[in-house]
This record gives sequence, C-alpha cells and structure tokens, in this order.
Amino acid sequence: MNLAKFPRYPLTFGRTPIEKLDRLSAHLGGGVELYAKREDCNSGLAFGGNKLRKLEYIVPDAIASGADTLVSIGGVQSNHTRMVAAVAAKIGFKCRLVQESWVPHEDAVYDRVGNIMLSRIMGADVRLVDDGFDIGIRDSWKNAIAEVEAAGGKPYPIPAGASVHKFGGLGYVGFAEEVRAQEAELGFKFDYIVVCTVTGSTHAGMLVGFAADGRARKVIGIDASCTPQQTRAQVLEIAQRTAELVELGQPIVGDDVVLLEEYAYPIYGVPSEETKEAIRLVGRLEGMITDPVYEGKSMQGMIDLVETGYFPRGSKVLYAHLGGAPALNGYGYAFRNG
Ligand SMILES: Cc1ncc(COP(=O)(O)O)c(CNC2(C(=O)O)CC2)c1O
Repeated sequence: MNLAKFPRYPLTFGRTPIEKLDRLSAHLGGGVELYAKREDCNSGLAFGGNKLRKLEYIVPDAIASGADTLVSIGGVQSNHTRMVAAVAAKIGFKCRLVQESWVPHEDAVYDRVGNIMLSRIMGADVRLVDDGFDIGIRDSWKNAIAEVEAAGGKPYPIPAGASVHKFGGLGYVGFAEEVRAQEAELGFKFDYIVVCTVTGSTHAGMLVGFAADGRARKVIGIDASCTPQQTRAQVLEIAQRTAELVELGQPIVGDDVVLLEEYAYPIYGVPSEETKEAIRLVGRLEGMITDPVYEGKSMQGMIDLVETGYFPRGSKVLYAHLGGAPALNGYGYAFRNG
C-alpha cells in the first residue's frame, strides 16, 4: 500500500491520542475494553474533526488547480462546511458554502449558532437553501460552483463530507496506518474499530487501511444517515476507488462494508431518546462530549453492541471520535432538562 506518494498539506497537530475509557468500560461490565481515538481534538482549526484529515490530501490539489474559492455543501449545522471554511481561511482561499435544510429542528436559534455561526465568523459566503437531506451530488452545489465562476472566481468543488472527491478516502487510510503504529507502542491490536458513517469516506478509508492487515470487516460502521442503502453503496464505491489509488493489492467487496443500521433513527440529524442517553452517559462517565447528529449515534451503537454481546469478552474496541460538538448549540431544547 502506498499512501506516501500523495502530497499532504498539514492541517492537524499530527497523531491523535488514544485514551482508555475506563469508567465507561467498567459501567458496561468490564468484559470489553473501550478506547477512544480523539479525532475531535486533532487541530487548532475551528474545533477540528474528521474532515481535516481528509482535506489534508485535497488541499494540495486545490492549490495546484489555481482555484481561489472552496465551494462545499452540508446541512445548516454541518461540521464539514465549518471545517472547509476554516481551511479556506488558513490557506487564503475564499469560501462559498451551501447549507441545505437537512434537519427538522426545534430550536429557534438553530440557523444562527454552532457550526454555521463559526463559518460566518470565518468569512465564508454562507447561503441557506431549502432542499432536504441527501448525501449525493446536489443541484444547489452545482449552481454555487457555476455562480462563483460567473462572478469571476475560480471555484474548487468539494462535495458533501469531502467523500466522493477523488482523494476523499486517503485521509482515513492514513488513520489506519497511524493506529498500527500506536498499537505497536501499546503492545496490542484492536479487535474492532467503531465509526460513524454518513457520506462514507471516513469508513471507506479505514476499511482500505485496515484491509492491509486483514481487518476490513472489523471496521464497524454505525449509520447515522438513515439512508443506509445509499450510504453503503457510497462507502463501497469510495473504498474500491481508494484501494486502487493506494495500490492495496487486494479486492474490496460488498461484504467488507459492515454498516449497522439500527441506531440512525428517527431520521438524520434528530437524536432518539437512546442517543441522548448515550451522550449523557459518556459525558458523565468520561467528560467526553458527543453530538446528537453523528457521534452520539455511534456511541449509542457501541454501548448497545457491548450490552448485547456483539463483541466477544476480552475484546479491545477503538471508538473513533470524529468531532461534531459545535452542533450541540443548535440542540439546546433537546437537553433543556440536562
Ligand atoms: C462529527 C462527524 N462524525 C461523523 C461523520 C460521518 O463521516 P462521513 O461523512 O465521512 O461518513 C461526520 C460527517 N459530517 C457531514 C457534515 O456535513 O458535517 C458530512 C456529513 C461528522 O461531521
């Protein structure tokens, strides 16, 4: 596997720490050892998160293209678009963001706080569009690219979550290589890696990276899109393309995509009572903050998998914490009673 041939523009502090979740592990009976890899603490760029690891392999292409404006898309409380805004600020690009109406919300301030507020503060040209959730390529995004060009700008398109971008999977191939180096220092290997999956290139990159040592199917994706068929297909497509790029040397097949659908309910972006309970539990036991859209659902999934015996006794499980906390500011009503 050859990731080193791709240029990487540093946007993160380097290796992210792996911490043992002793109190959560004990609370769940102690039969499974839970750890967290803190991608949520990976950078000084606007509270960080998983998209920065992906953008490190996309920024060199953006700069080489001669573009001057990053154009991307997400929901109103998208973490991805907030990170694109931060990267644009850092590399001296303009930024045009399409924020679609992906989530029915209870909070009157939902479109004025958290991620969208940060993107505005960082100078992005933020446009609200009344189209619903879909992880695919959107007309609103294509229109924004055309409008930037018509106004004399040179757009660089970054799709939702930077996932179906040609280099979208590379960052998380690097994640797997980083985990292997940390395992060598820890003196053991993780039996499972738990990850939240929506647009798919985080999961896809990990799947390719861990396929190198036979662990592709140990990457347990917790779907948070609530459109699992579309997400599953997108993960497979990205993984197969990424495997080619890095010369993995073995095929990626459909069964390599382990995507659990049971925790995404009721719909994308809306936390269930069980999701809110998982957020409270890990907050109160570990002081670790997870969000109601993404990590709260993957945390709910991991807790349920421990409680239902999915992981054999003695398993070591690595939870990938991918960020997302700023969006909590748009969910104050959900936690009005704590
Ligand atoms: C905190 C957090 N955790 C997991 C994910 C899922 O990652 P993928 O999209 O690579 O599957 C996101 C994505 N967020 C999107 C966004 O617009 O913010 C791309 C959907 C995330 O932000």
